[in-house]
Amino acid sequence: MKIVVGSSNPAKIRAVEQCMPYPVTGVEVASGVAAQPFSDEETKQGAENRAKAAVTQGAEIGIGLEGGVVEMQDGLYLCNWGALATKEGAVFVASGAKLPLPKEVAAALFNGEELGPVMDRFTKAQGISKKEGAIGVFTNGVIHRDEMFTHIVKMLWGQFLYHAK
Ligand SMILES: O=P(O)(O)OP(=O)(O)OP(=O)(O)OC[C@H]1O[C@@H](n2cnc3c(O)ncnc32)[C@H](O)[C@@H]1O
Ligand SMILES: [Mg+2]
Repeated sequence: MKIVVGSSNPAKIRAVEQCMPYPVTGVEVASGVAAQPFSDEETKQGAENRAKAAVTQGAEIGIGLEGGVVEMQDGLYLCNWGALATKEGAVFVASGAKLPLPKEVAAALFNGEELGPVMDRFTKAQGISKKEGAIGVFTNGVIHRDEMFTHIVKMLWGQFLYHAK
């Protein structure tokens, strides 16, 4: 079984490698949504689009993982979605962790900036989105972006297995 992840982001590819008992490759595909999704709906759509594009790359299973933000009454939250598409056309979805973003970070996003570069500026580091992620920074390293995505991948894989019975 060949599995393709619709991204070249190492944090996403690592998450899938850690959960799937098959070879995993990453291919950059279009998410079909804004670079910075701004709702659960848009973030989920991005994950589905990535999964469907990934499965066309000669794979049995395509996985799409998408990070976004969602506005709640008390501020802006990080949100995460994943999708698994089979070459037969089935699609499974699952959502992951949410966590409030500091006011300064939220303000930059409302100004049209993307979270990745904002996090790099906020932490004076580089490539945060490919490493621990915003979730790693704001949990003091207790949970990193790849581990957070593993929960989503497990929910996708588990649903696939349940429906394959
Ligand atoms: O190459 P791709 O797969 O697009 O990976 P990405 O890091 O851009 O990830 P997303 O498109 O899923 O995320 C949308 C934006 O939010 C950023 N982002 C999402 N979650 C993040 C996190 O935990 N830490 C830092 N940036 C994050 C990300 O860098 C993008 O700017
Ligand atoms: Mg992106």
